[in-house]
Amino acid sequence: MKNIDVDVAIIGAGTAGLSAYRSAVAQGARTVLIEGGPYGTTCARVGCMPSKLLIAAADAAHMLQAAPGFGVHPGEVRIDGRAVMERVRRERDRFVGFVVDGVERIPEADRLVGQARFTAAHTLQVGEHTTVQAARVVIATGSTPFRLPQLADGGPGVIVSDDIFEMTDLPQSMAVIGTGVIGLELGQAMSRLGVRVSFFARGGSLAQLTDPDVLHDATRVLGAELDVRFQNRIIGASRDGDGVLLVSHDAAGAEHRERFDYVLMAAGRAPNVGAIGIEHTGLELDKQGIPLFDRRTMQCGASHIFIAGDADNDRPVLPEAADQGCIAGANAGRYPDVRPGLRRTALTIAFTEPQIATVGAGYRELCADGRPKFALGMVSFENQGRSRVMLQNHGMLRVYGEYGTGRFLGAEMIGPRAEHIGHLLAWACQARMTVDQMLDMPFYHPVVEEGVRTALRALHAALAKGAPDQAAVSDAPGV
Ligand SMILES: Cc1cc2nc3c(=O)[nH]c(=O)nc-3n(C[C@H](O)[C@H](O)[C@H](O)COP(=O)(O)OP(=O)(O)OC[C@H]3O[C@@H](n4cnc5c(N)ncnc54)[C@H](O)[C@@H]3O)c2cc1C
Ligand SMILES: NC(=O)c1ccc[n+]([C@@H]2O[C@H](COP(=O)([O-])OP(=O)(O)OC[C@H]3O[C@@H](n4cnc5c(N)ncnc54)[C@H](O)[C@@H]3O)[C@@H](O)[C@H]2O)c1
Repeated sequence: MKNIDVDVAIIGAGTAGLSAYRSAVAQGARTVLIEGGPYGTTCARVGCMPSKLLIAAADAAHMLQAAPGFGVHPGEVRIDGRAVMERVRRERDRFVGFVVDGVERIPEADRLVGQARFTAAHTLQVGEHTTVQAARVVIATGSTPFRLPQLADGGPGVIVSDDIFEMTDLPQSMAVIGTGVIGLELGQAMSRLGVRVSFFARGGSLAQLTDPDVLHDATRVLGAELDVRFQNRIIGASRDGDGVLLVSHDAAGAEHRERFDYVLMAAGRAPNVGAIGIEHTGLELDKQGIPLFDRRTMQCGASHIFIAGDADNDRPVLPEAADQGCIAGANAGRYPDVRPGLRRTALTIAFTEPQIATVGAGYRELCADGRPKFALGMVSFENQGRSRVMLQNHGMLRVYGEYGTGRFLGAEMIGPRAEHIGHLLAWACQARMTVDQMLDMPFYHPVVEEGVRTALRALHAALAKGAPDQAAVSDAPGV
């Protein structure tokens, strides 16, 4: 058994861990980065990048299918599933290659391979080969998909998102369990590529939406294209040849038995904190077993342990993993001089079509007990000029503002260009702009952003009334 002594040990070489490593080293700390799985990060190997590659292929297919709406007839659309998946894997491997090159530039003495677990608050056991004595530790272990116990007997056709990107061809059919971001992004892409896809939702939620009006519109818009079954219960699964026989109960309690080539479990992800010997750290844990931590410093209690990325379950998206890793690594490096780092305005984007975005404080958060009432403005994209020009006139945006100060608080939307509108609104939110200040900004013509202006004008009017009117505000189309 090898023994090493370091200032900082980082568990996990994903986005958060790599960012923490760079920040700890910049503080002059002798740092070791421990990885138990393949290098390359979840984002590049099985997350953001391969999923967007699949979606890009689906977008191409959809554009051809939508072309006749403009009077353009591209002829028969043929989707070569092998070629689609080959490009997804080839480009994915390229992205992973860049990450692995970066890891290989880290001095070998700073890298350890093996599963790490705490055996004491300052001691980590790595595999069966090394003991690390660490003055400080950063937990950056990521997350793993939930596996539904009801599907345990379904055989190899029951898969998680990681498995999609190893497929060499498109399947004929797929059931998607869960209508969160992963289920919707991957399921819609498969559907647009000609796969028969059915979504099974246990409740009525879609992606990250909490605003009931936007959720209602999203249900209508996505429901018009996709087979989404809400209020369903998954009862069990069994192997059926190469596929899976899925048993479910619908909203009325009736039993359904259907065969699919694959059943994709997209029912959420759990932070990887269960098998790292967290009980030996003495840290106070929440109900999910995640250490309590300060989200400005990423410090767990007043301890020498820091946490970052999906492992802490606070905004499990890539930009947050990078930011949190940076804060955790810098603080671990200069401990006990622990400082608050930059936490940005919350922003999420689901790359469905139409896209779904949330910015700043969401509707549910603003409705929480004890919060002051807020004003609302909205726009529907159904008649919004540029959206209609592009045949992308679906969805709606709701924006929220603070009475008294007139400050812009946040937004939720499904609609065209949501990835860009989300950024625009998030920047305004982080700059603490008022709705008046936002309306003073330039808006070109004809652009989807004119729809944003319509919603902001409605919000401005609601704020001017000064009354706690929470009803949706309708407004004229932004032509
Ligand atoms: C299908 C999919 C699509 C996504 N799309 C997007 C998107 O479009 N945009 C976006 O912002 N986010 C997206 N995400 C989320 C994003 O990928 C994650 O938030 C981000 O990758 C988390 O980074 P991380 O460093 O916390 O975890 P990871 O990159 O998973 O790193 C954790 C590392 O820790 C290692 N590890 C775990 N336990 C141990 C141990 N005991 N010892 C040693 N090593 C260990 C793991 O092997 C892993 O390498 C997506 C996720 C998925 C699954
Ligand atoms: N574009 C992006 O930024 C992006 C893309 C993919 C993933 N992600 C990240 O990955 C995280 C995980 O994504 P996810 O979609 O797995 O989780 P999620 O929490 O977004 O959604 C899980 C869904 O599964 C449903 N569900 C849970 N248990 C169920 C059951 N027993 N039966 C049926 N449905 C059930 C939930 O109601 C919910 O709709 C997201 O929170 C997000 O942060 C981000």
